[in-house]
Amino acid sequence: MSYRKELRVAELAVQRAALLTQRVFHEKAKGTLSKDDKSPVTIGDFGAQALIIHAIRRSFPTDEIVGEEEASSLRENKALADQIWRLVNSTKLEDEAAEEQVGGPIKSQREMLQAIDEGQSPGGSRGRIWALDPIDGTMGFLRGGQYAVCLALIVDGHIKVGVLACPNLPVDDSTPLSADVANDSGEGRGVLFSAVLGSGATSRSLSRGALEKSQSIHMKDVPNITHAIFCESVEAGHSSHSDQADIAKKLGITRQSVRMDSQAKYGSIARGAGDLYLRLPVRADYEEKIWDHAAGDLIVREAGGHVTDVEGRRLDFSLGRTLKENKGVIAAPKAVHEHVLDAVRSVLDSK
Ligand SMILES: Nc1ncnc2c1ncn2[C@@H]1O[C@H](COP(=O)(O)O)[C@@H](OP(=O)(O)O)[C@H]1O
Ligand SMILES: [Mg+2]
Ligand SMILES: [Mg+2]
Ligand SMILES: [Mg+2]
Repeated sequence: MSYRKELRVAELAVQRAALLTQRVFHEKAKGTLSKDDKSPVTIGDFGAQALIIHAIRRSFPTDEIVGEEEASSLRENKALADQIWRLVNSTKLEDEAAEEQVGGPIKSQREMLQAIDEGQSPGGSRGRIWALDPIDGTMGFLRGGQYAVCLALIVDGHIKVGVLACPNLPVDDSTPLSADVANDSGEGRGVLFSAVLGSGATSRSLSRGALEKSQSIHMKDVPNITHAIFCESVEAGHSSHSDQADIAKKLGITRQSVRMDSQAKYGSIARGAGDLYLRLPVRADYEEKIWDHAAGDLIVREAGGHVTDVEGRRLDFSLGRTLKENKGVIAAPKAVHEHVLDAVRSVLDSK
């Protein structure tokens, strides 16, 4: 199957949602709430989830959706719901045909809240399931750092399509990886990464209008691992900086890691701006969420990479809303992955 229509709808839906998040990114007040697990959610997360689910529903009404957010807190907070509605109602793609392909406008605030709540699928190993992270790296989004709008289609437990918008990454694939983020104008920034299983991975500029022509992306060869550039989360609570530093040392890597939020890490290594992505668990009981990895996993694999957990197992997206059988993430070019994994094992065994 080519998944041509799925890819098109996903790219346009993510592009439109990214336009909404960019507007919020430049506002001081981002309407932040604290969820039950104490993590933040903003009007940008809610608005982007509404727009993307609306687009999926229009084209693929019987598909299931595993989305990170839900609307219960908004039903008790009219002011915030009004604010999100104003954003959603005024975010459109410039290209009329494209706007039509993502279902046109949402009709009412009620419909918007319903859309947000349609991301409650339990996931699983059967049928067509979209994994949606409307803003990945919300902490980065709030800090003025990297973030990503992420969407993937999983069919019978396997990822077929992955799309990532990274509004604050440089457009140019060859820009050296750095922890620097958006300059004030945002000029030269904004990338849309895509992949379809078996068809490779691409990047293009994240435009406002019709989608630009994309180019193929590939992971870089790493002839000498000691020169590898590795990236990791900014948040120390999301992955173990100290284990990651030990692994880098074991590999003979002397360069400082590049810390960035969100699946921008997967996109960055897929296009060869960086080489490795290490995500060592901090807490043994944390289950990674499928929406935090689905799009990035496929994009890296289609660009010539291998993605596993710390024990070398492929990430298993067929078990529900979380990666319950995996611990952590190790993403690297195929040729060096086993070598990196040996270093991971040796550091974890010595603890
Ligand atoms: N203890 C933990 N371990 C690993 N990931 C965690 C975590 N707590 C939260 N996260 C996830 O880390 C994601 C951000 O990843 P990163 O650190 O690479 O930027 C968050 O996504 P959201 O920002 O979409 O909530 C959240 O789902
Ligand atoms: Mg979150
Ligand atoms: Mg996330
Ligand atoms: Mg999120």
